[in-house]
Amino acid sequence: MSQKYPDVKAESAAFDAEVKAIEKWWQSDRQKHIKRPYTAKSIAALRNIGFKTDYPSSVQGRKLWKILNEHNANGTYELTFGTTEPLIAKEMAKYMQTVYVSGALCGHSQAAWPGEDHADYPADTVPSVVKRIFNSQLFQDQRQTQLRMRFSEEDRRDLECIDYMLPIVADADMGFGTLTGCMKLARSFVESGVAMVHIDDLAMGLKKFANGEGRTIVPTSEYLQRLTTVRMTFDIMGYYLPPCMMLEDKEQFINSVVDPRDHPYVLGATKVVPSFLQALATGRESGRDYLAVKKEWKASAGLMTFDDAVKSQADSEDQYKSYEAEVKGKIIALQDRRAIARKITGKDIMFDWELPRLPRGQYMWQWCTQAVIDRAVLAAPLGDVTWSRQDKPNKKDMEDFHSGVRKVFPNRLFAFGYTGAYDFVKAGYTEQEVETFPADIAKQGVVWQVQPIWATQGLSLHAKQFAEMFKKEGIAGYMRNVAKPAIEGMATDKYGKPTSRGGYLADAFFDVVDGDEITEVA
Ligand SMILES: C[C@](O)(C(=O)O)[C@H](CC(=O)O)C(=O)O
Repeated sequence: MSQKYPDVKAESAAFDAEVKAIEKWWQSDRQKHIKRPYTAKSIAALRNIGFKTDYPSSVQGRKLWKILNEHNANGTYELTFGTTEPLIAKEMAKYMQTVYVSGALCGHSQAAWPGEDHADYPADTVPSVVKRIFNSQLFQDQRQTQLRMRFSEEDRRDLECIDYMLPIVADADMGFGTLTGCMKLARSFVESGVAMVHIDDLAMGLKKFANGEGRTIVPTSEYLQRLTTVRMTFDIMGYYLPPCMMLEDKEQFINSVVDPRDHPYVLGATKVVPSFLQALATGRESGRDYLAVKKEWKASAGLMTFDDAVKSQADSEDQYKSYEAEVKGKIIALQDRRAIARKITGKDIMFDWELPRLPRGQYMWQWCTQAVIDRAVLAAPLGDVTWSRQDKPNKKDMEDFHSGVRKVFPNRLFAFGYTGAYDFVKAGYTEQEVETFPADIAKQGVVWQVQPIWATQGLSLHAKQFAEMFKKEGIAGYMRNVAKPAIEGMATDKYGKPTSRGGYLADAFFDVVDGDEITEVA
C-alpha cells in the first residue's frame, strides 16, 4: 500500500492549505459576488486534495465572463443561435462570439428516441453534444494553426485566421431532478468543455404545454437547492464557470407548497365548489373536454390568491389595508396569514388551495412579474447571469423584470431567449421596435441573447428547400446552387486549395511521425 501522507499532521497541513486557497479564490473579483451557504472547509473536505487538474471549461468560462462584461460595460450584446452540429458551430465562429446547445433541440434530434421538449432525454445527452462541438472546435483550431505555420509571416497576412474556440452555453434543463443526479450532470458539463449552463425551476416530468396548459415549477427552496448543488459541484471541481439561471415565464402550476415564500402566489378556491378533480370526473362522464371543464371550474371556484381573498372578503378597505401592512414584504406562511386576517376581520377567510389541485397533484399558481423577480433575486447570488424566459414577448414585463432585479443587483447580467414561435408583431411590437429590440434590451443588461432552436426552423427550411431543388434539378442543380457558391466561399491556401477540412493536418501527422519538418514548408 502506498501512503498518501507520511502522517496525519501532513494531511492536516495539506487540508488547511486547500481551505486557504479556496477562501482566497472566493474573495477574488470574479467570485466575490457569489454567496455560498457552505464553508470552504466543507468544500475542501469533498475535494481530491493533492490531485489538481484544470478543466477546459474554466478557460472557456473566463472567456465568456469577459465577453459578457465587455458587453455590459458598452451597453451592447451577443446574439447567437442554437445548434447540435459541429460543422455549423464552425461556421458560426466567423460571425458569433458564442454557441448555444439547446435541450429542446437535443431532445428532438440527438436522443435515441426523439420527443417534444419534455427534458426526458438521457441526462448525458446535452453534455455529449457539447463535448462533440468542443472537440471539433479544438480540431478546427489545431488544423488552422498547423496550416498557418506552413507559411511565412508575409503569406499568413492573407490567410484566414479565425477564433474557433467560441464559449459554449448549454441547457441543463431542470438539472435532472435529484441532488446527486444534478451533481453528476454539472460534472459532465464541466468535463465537456462548456462555458456556462442554465438550470430552470421546472418540475421533473411536468415540462408539458402541448395541451394548452402552462408548465409546473418547483418550490423556491428546491430551485435554490438545485443551483447550490451546481455551485457546490463547480467548487469541488475548482472550476470558475458561471452558471446562469433560468426562470420560467407564465407557469401555471407549482408541485408543492412546502415553501412559505411561494404562498402569496398559490391560488385557492373561495367558493363552495366540488374539487377540480371531481369536476373533471363529472365532465369526463359526459364526454367533456379537459380544458373546457377547467375553464368553467376556475370561473365557478372564485380562484384567487389568499391576499386577494382577504381583500374581497374583508368588511372594509381599511381592514384590508391593516392586513396588508402586516404581511407586505415579509415571508409569512398561509396559516399565519390566516391568523392575521382572522384577527383583523374577525372571520375565517374562505380559501382552499387543495380544491384546485390537478390530477398529477400540482397546485394552481398565479404567475406575475413579482413572483419571478422574487425568485431571481434569491437565486442571483448563486450564479452570474439571470434569464427570465418569456413565451410571448411583453414590453412591460421585460422592463419590470429587469429593472426589478437591477434594483437589488444594479450590475446584474441577463440572458434572453427568442423562443421558437415568438410573434413580436402579435405581441404589439412595431417593425421598427423589432429591429431595435436586441439593442433596447441590451440597455437593460441583457447581454447574452439567443435564438435557441434555429435548427427546427432555419435548418429545416434549408433542408426542405434543398430537397425540393435537388429532386427537380438533380446533380446539375447541386453543382450550380450548392457546390459552386460553397467552394467559392471556402478558405483556400495560397495555391487556391481549400483548407478547411483538415487534409493538411492529416498529412502532418504522418510527416511528424516520419521525422519531417512541417513548418514553413509551403
Ligand atoms: C431554451 C429552451 O429551453 C431550449 O431547450 O432551447 C426552449 C427553447 C424553445 O422552446 O424555443 C425554451 O424553453 O425556451
